[in-house]
This record gives sequence, C-alpha cells and structure tokens, in this order.
Amino acid sequence: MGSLYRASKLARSRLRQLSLLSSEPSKLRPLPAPEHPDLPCRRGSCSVAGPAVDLGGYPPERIRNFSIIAHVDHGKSTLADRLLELTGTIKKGHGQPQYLDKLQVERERGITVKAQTATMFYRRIINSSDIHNEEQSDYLLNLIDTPGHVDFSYEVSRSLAACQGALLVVDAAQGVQAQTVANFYLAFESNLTIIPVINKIDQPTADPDRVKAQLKSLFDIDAEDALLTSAKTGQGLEHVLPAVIERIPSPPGKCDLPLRMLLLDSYYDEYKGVICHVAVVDGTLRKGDKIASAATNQAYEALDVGIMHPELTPTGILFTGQVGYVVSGIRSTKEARVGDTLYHARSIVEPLPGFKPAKHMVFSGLYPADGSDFEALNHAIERLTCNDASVSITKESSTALGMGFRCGFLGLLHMDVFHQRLEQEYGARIISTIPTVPYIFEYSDGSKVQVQNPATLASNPGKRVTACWEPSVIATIIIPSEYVGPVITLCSERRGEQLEYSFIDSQRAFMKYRLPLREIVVDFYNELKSITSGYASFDYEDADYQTSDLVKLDILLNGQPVDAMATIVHQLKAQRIGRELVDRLKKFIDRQMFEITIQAAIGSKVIARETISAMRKNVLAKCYGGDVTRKKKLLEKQKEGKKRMKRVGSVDIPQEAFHELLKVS
Ligand SMILES: Nc1nc2c(ncn2[C@@H]2O[C@H](COP(=O)(O)OP(=O)(O)OP(=O)(O)O)[C@@H](O)[C@H]2O)c(=O)[nH]1
Repeated sequence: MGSLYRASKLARSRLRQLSLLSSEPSKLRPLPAPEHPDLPCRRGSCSVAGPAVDLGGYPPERIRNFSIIAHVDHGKSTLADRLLELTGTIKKGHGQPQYLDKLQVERERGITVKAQTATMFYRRIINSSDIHNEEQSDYLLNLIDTPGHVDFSYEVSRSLAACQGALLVVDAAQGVQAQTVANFYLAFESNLTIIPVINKIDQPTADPDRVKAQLKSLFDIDAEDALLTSAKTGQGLEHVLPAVIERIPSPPGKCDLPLRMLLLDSYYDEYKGVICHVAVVDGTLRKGDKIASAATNQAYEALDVGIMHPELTPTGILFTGQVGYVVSGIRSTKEARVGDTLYHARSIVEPLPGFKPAKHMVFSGLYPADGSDFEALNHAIERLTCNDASVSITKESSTALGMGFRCGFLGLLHMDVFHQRLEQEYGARIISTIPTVPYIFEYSDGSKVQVQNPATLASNPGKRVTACWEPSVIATIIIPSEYVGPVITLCSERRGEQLEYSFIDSQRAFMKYRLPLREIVVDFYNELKSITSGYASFDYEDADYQTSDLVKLDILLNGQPVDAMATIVHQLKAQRIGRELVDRLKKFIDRQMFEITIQAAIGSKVIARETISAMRKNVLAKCYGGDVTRKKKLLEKQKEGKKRMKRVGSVDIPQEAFHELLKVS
C-alpha cells in the first residue's frame, strides 16, 4: 500500500485545494438545445446536419472538458445518458439506453469499448433567490464517456488527454474496485481534477458511508467531496454539473496563439472519408482552413468542422478549448494518426506531446476463412484499424491457412471485440490462431528476438535456444475477505508472486501479485470470478520480462506439424496443455476416409496422442436407388462443408477446431 499511500498524500493536497473552490450557491438550467431528430443516425453512417450552433460565446473560461471514469458496470454510460438528458442534448426517454455506446458490439455485450464525446450546453444562474438580480452564464461542456474494462484503459488515457477533470464513479454497493484504483491513478497522473461520484445509491445494499471511508483510505479523498447519485432514479444528479463547473478548471489554451489540435480519435465514414475527433489546444479552426499533420507533413483542407452534439453537428468553426470533429478529405487510415498534432499549414508550431504508443499484450494470427477473401479482409482491417488504432497489424503467411495477418491486441477481450467488429461491421469471416504473448528468446549465437508467432521459433534450425524471457504483469485484486484463501491458491497455480496484501476496510482485501502475462490472458478472470462468486475485481499493468523455462508445443496431424496450431508454453504446463489441445481437436475433426493421428509434441518427443478411426461409408453410400436430385443435394452439401474446411496434408480441419483451441489455457 506504500505507493498508494504516497500518491494519496499528493491527492489530499490537490483535493483540499478543490474543496476551497466550491461551492457558492448557484443554479443550473439547460440551454434550449438545437433541435434534432428523435432518432439520430448511427455513427459511421451519416451525420445529422442540424441547425448550426454558434460557438462564439464560449471562450475557454466558459468551457469544461471532463471524462467519466469507473470500474466496469458502475454506471458511467447511464450517468452520461442522464447528463445528456438534463442538458437537453438528447430527449428524455429516447428509448435508447446507454446512448453513447453506439457500436453493435457495445450494445450486445453491455460494455463500453470506444470512448465517446458529446458536447452539451448549459446555463448557470447565480443569485436565483432574487429573480431581478439573476446573472446568467452559459457553459459548453464536453463529456467523454470511457470504457471500464482493463483492456481498454489505453482508450481511457487518450480521453483524459483532452480533459481537465474526471468524474470518478463508484458503485455504492460494490465500493472501490480494481479499475477504480487504476482509473484514479490514470486521472491523477494526468493532473486532472477528480470529482468522486458514489452512484447507485438507490440499491437496497448501497452503503455510501463505507465507500466514502474507502475513498478516504485509498485516495485520501474527503467524504464531503463525494457526490451521491442514482443515475437510475435521477437522485442527486442536480449536483453533478454544478460541481463540474465549480471544481474543474477551464482548458488552459491561448486563443491568440497559432492553431494546435490534438487528434484524439478517428473513424471511417463511407461518405465523408476519415472523420477526426480533435481537441483544439490553441488558436481557432475554421471550415476551409488549410491544415497540416505534424506526423506525416501532409496538408489538407478542413471541409467540414463541427461538434458532437451528440451526433455530428456542423459549426463551421472550433475555438480554443473546444472538442469537435474535422473532415479533411483524409482517405487513408494511415494518415490519421491518433495523438498527432494538426496545425495551420505554413505556421510553425511545437507539436503536442501526443500519446504513449499502445503496448500489445497478446498476439494472434488472423486469416480469411476462405483463402480467396484475403483482399477483402485486408480492406476491412484497414478500415477498422482507423477506428481502433491500438491494434498492430503485419502480414504473415501460414502453410495451413495461407495469407493472413499477425495482430497485436491490448488483451483478450480487445481481441474478441476486434474479431466481432470485423464480422459485424465488415462482414468478414475469419479464423484466428491461439493467442500468444510476446516472448523473448536468446540463441546460441547471442542474438535475441521477440517471438510473436510461435511458428517462427522453428525457423532457426542452426541455432539453439540458450535463454528465454516472458512478459509479466502487476495485478491488483480486490476481494471480500472470505475469498482470500482460494485466490492465493489460484495465483500460485498461475505462477504468481505475492507483492502486497492488505485490507481496504473490514470486509475487503487488496492484493498485488506479479504474474506471467501468459497465465492471465486466457481464462484467469473467469476463474477468479467463479471462485469468488463473482465478487473479485481485477486489473493489471504491464511489468518487466522475467526469465522462464519455455518450450514450443507443436500439433501434428498424421505426422505433419500444423504451423497455425503451434504454441509456446511453460515447461511445467506443457503436458497438460498438450493433452487438452489433442482432446479438443479430436472432438472437432470429423472422421475421414482414413485414420487420423493427432499428436502434441515438444521437438521430436510426443507428449499426447489421439486417433480418429477411418470412416466406413462415404456420404454418397446413403444414396440408394439412383435418386439423382438427392444425390446432387448431398454433393452440394458436402461441397459447402468442404469450403469451411482447411486442408493440412490430407486432413480437413473445420474452422470451429481453430476457434476451440483459443480456449485452452
Ligand atoms: N440500480 C441502479 N442501477 C444502475 C444505476 N446506474 C447504472 N445502473 C445499471 O448498471 C448497469 C451498468 O451500467 P452502465 O452505465 O452500462 O455501466 P458502465 O460503467 O458504463 O459499464 P462499462 O462501460 O461496461 O464499464 C446497467 O444495468 C445500468 O442500468 C443506478 O444508479 N442504480
């Protein structure tokens, strides 16, 4: 708890300053928002060209940019909905819960994957007791809803770069969880003003006092700084925007300096090309301006400029401190680099610091299910990476699967979501290989290589592996005290080393473990949840490489290795994993006209083996009596089935077999 404590000392002094700033009696009223249709268009399909909004009346001191951050499911998106309604940005009862979760995958899974910005207009009325002396001030508030899952914390840290403050939402019943801690530090290290919001106070098990005590003990946040809300019933919401205006500073940029914009995010629109979300740090951007990119030195014209209110709403101009979008005829995804600085062409500016590059924790091969779809998959990946710049892509080829891609992801959920988006948004049909982490191997000639594809480990026949290292993570686990025993057992089974163990209150334990990344990418979180009846919360940050004892595990079909099924595992786990892989494959490979042997091997040593006996009858044997139509139908069916197969030597492997192997840990 030492590091937490040190940081929280700093937090205390900052939060003290904040409490001095609050809180003169004031009242906020929504400004009449520009009209917009009842059901706005989905992002990516078109924009809502609503009536133009005049941004001229919003100098930086009338702007507040803030994020909503929290642990998974603590109510960020619901709170964002309520604030959008409160400001008249969307209509109450718009029939679309979690309005800012726009992707199909977000709605289906009930999680936020992409951070989303929405601009709101708000009128503050001071001295409202005397109606004749009322003073009105209009504010422009940019709200960024962020994801909660650890895989998407890169998305959170990028969003924070556009903000001066954050609402740290904590579930009043669940209390502080692992991502609450992680997100607090992300915001704290970015020097943001943090407003704690204890949400879901309507729940019967809500215990706001316990949460206040946790906030105090972990982050040194004073109890009176916390807002109590229910995003469900609306209770306490009237205090949220006043706190935003009073406590969060306005953006620090200068209107009279040359234009500098931070490229926060981008996505591809069929009609407009690449749409860039930007934060104007200094200066002013007007429609028609010539802008340039510091990363590529390319120049463009600002063809359309506006805000997300909450859909694309043209304004023709963006002033200092504002967050909005620009369409500039960028067609290729490679040109829109998230973190880039955009500025007026021909002016000389210092580029903004940008973002730390994303760190890829998990790699896997991605191949078209039908080899002839390679170009279509290439196109789909290019488009999707424009909206998700955190994926790394390089081309690779496999004997079993043909031409494909090696992709780096921020975690397994990120990988899953990327696959689902490729399928849902671009109609791609894909096969992906067993996820692996980036190991480092040293060979007898002294060379060191990072291995992202286990199959490539064999391509150095003249060299012997002399040492290897695997990436590790520092995991934070928060659990009710009665589950401490099973969690310690799980972590030691996963080769973990305990670093910290303490209690955040009488009921909750806080543990830090160093764990090999390989041990947590597959199924760790599910197992942790199941042994703690769903009460554990988990977060991790990457740590350094540790020496390890790794071996390459090959899968052979009829004696022939399948490169796309190779994996690298710890020596101690090789036997169990080899057995599991062989058993799973046996279930998914159909009997064929000949016997099939499935083997798992380390080098030339076979460690697991199964046999699928030969089929006695051919499918056509069922067609008796010369019924031609039936015979044709069966042949067609057989052909369709074959299309979904990958042939390795003489063995046909169904796509599902590849999917099944992903689940082996
Ligand atoms: N009882 C109650 N339920 C709430 C409240 N706020 C949100 N919820 C519910 O909690 C669940 C999660 O809410 P979300 O707003 O999706 O949470 P989130 O933090 O955005 O979730 P992620 O984006 O996945 O991290 C939903 O079922 C909401 O209806 C509240 O104040 N009270």
